[in-house]
Amino acid sequence: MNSEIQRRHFIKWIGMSGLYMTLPIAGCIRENEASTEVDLTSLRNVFDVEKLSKKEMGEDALLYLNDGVEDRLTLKANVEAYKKIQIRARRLIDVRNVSTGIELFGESWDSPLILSPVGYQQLFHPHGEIATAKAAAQKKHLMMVSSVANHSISTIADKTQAKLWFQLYPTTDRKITKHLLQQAENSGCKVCVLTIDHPVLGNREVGIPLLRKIMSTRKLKMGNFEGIFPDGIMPEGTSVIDPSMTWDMVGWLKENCGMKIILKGIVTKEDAALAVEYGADGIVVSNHGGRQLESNLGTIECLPEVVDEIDGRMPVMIDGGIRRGTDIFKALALGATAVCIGRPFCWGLGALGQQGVELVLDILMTELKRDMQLAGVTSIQQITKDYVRS
Ligand SMILES: Cc1cc2nc3c(=O)[nH]c(=O)nc-3n(C[C@H](O)[C@H](O)[C@H](O)COP(=O)(O)O)c2cc1C
Ligand SMILES: CCCCC(=O)C(=O)O
Repeated sequence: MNSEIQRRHFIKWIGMSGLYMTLPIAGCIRENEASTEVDLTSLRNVFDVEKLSKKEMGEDALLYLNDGVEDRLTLKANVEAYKKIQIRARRLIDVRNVSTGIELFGESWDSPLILSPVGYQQLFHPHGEIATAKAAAQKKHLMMVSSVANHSISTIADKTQAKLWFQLYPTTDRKITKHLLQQAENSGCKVCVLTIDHPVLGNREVGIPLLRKIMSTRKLKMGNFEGIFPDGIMPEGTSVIDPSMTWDMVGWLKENCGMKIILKGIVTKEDAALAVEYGADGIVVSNHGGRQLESNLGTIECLPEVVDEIDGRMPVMIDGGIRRGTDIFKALALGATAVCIGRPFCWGLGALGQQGVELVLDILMTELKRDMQLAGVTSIQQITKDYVRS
């Protein structure tokens, strides 16, 4: 790998004094979209891409990306739980033609694989969310744009053909929240994904001291806030983390925007029932990739009780720990309508920019399609719980 490129990586993080949140900010310089020295055929799976990202990305960016809380129990559980589930394959089925298409809110998608919202993507590559969105558009995947993206959703919508959903951290000031919602709707976004596992910041023992150390060294813009504050920085006393938020927020969102509302972060049947009661339109079973509460079950272990409770009344998606086509298969078998990935596409972004994100999406979709053929199914709808044993 080009050590010059590596040497010239530098990452700056910034926290805003007076805020509950901390903002990692990019100052990462790299001239090339992709290193010409990389033989793409040597990148056989997402773990190979992860290894490459470790060479290409700055240390601080890697710490932020791969961080979990405390003893990493939730982080590990997300990945390990998939290994406890086995696939029950059927034989002698014509699997020459396989469709990976799904329907979500009346729209058809070529793939059940979605890009989870990930903040501050310029930390991983100078083109940040633009590179990710171009890759998502090229490979026809839906992308969820984080509230704390370095590029605003309107810029991403203008510069790319990607289909976007907007992830909302509501902020403690509802005037700002309304602005964020309007911006997303004006950008053609039809779905708002409210993150509900983040009432306070998780105990990221590695990441937070690092953030504090580099705090207030430099200010760099947060795309979605540029429309409200010229420098993209929220005033002191305002935070994207709102510990006072309750279930009433779903109704408030419905009154204040025309988007469908998905709740990201549900891990129990009790909350699945409340999601229905309060009028949500969908759920993402998620524990924030093991970055919030420690000692959670793996998300795939939470999925069945949520799916049972919802009983087909709304789409149930899942993220956390998906690293293989078989993981996608297992999640679909256990009732997920679609699945989302966070870190894997960021490894691609950090390793090779847009090309790396496309590569990760290709790898996972190729694996999924082959796994479907080997298991004897030709459509996503055929993947039911009869195809797994846990
Ligand atoms: C670096 C990083 C930043 C993230 N930023 C956000 C965010 O801004 N909003 C959000 O709802 N979730 C965020 N998440 C959580 C992801 O959306 C997703 O739930 C998680 O990454 C899934 O787990 P996986 O990384 O194992 O695929 C972030 C995750 C990572 C790794
Ligand atoms: C204040 C939120 C930061 C982005 C995020 O959600 C994460 O790092 O996990």
